[in-house]
Amino acid sequence: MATLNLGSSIPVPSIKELLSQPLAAVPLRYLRDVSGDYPTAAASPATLHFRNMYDQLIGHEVCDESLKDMHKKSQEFFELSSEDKKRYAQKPGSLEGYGQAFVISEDQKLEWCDMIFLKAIPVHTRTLEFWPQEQPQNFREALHAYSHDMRKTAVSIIGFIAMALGLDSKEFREAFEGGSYDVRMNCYPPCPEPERVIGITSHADISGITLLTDCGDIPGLQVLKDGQWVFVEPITNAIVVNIGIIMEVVSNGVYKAPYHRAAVNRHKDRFSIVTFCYPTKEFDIKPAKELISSDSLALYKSFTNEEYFQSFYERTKLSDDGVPFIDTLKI
Ligand SMILES: O=C(O)CCC(=O)C(=O)O
Ligand SMILES: [Fe+2]
Repeated sequence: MATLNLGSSIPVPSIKELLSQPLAAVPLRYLRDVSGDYPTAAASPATLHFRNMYDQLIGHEVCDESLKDMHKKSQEFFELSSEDKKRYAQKPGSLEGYGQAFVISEDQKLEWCDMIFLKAIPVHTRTLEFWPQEQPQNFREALHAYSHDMRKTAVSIIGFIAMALGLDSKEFREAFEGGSYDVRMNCYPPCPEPERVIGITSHADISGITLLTDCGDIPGLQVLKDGQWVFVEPITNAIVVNIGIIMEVVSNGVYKAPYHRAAVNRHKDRFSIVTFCYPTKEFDIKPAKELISSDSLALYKSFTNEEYFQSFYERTKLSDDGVPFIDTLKI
């Protein structure tokens, strides 16, 4: 796939930096009407069909130690000094590294979240200059192991999803076995006015599926269910499985990519680790042919892998029309 020009994410202060000074009030750039934080058209309660797309997986094959190790390393990273973290700051033209995603204008509202985003699999796509080294000790080893654990989990879930849809499970497993895995570690520091800011604004993931682990027991993740934001209560060592837009398209809408967001709290840091799981670049993003017939027409357009991502990034850079990305994929 050709390299996409993602433009630059404009550097903004980290939340931890903001909080290192006494904060008289939350700066205006973070304040918003959180109750109105819905995507427009697609999320009207009438058109939402929540089908348990945000399930928590327990009894998975990933050992608790591996999860705990990565949680610890991620937390230690955010606890480094600003100077140390900035060694891994995002650079123009890349979304990888430490910072905030998709800050494209000086007046854009900001999220109450510090994050580091890293491509982890395939191994040759890693940009090691953004991978913390020395401190936290063994961060790279932990992320290597964690991302492979997430791939194993994703492949097995995708196999079950394909089976449930009556599709070729082997083909799907192979597509995700050879696919890409991007990891985003989030830190949501406490906020004096949590009800007036948002950790991550409402969105549906563009992945095939997303696997999220909470590094503690502090609720923050919310999913839109019947027009209401509902907290997904963390369960120790569970993996939250979220359907992404790719699987919504491939399943021709049988599975829906749910809108979700992250709320913040007044008292404690919350940490989460999110793995976005994608199929191989050869995998087209289109309703599976087995699901299409004269009685069941395709509801989504067909894209090559490259067209799909191009269209997402173009919209992110250029468009502020409030139309959710998924709606632009529908026929
Ligand atoms: O941290 C969370 O609870 C949500 C994160 C998320 O949705 C994302 O990074 O895409
Ligand atoms: Fe997400």
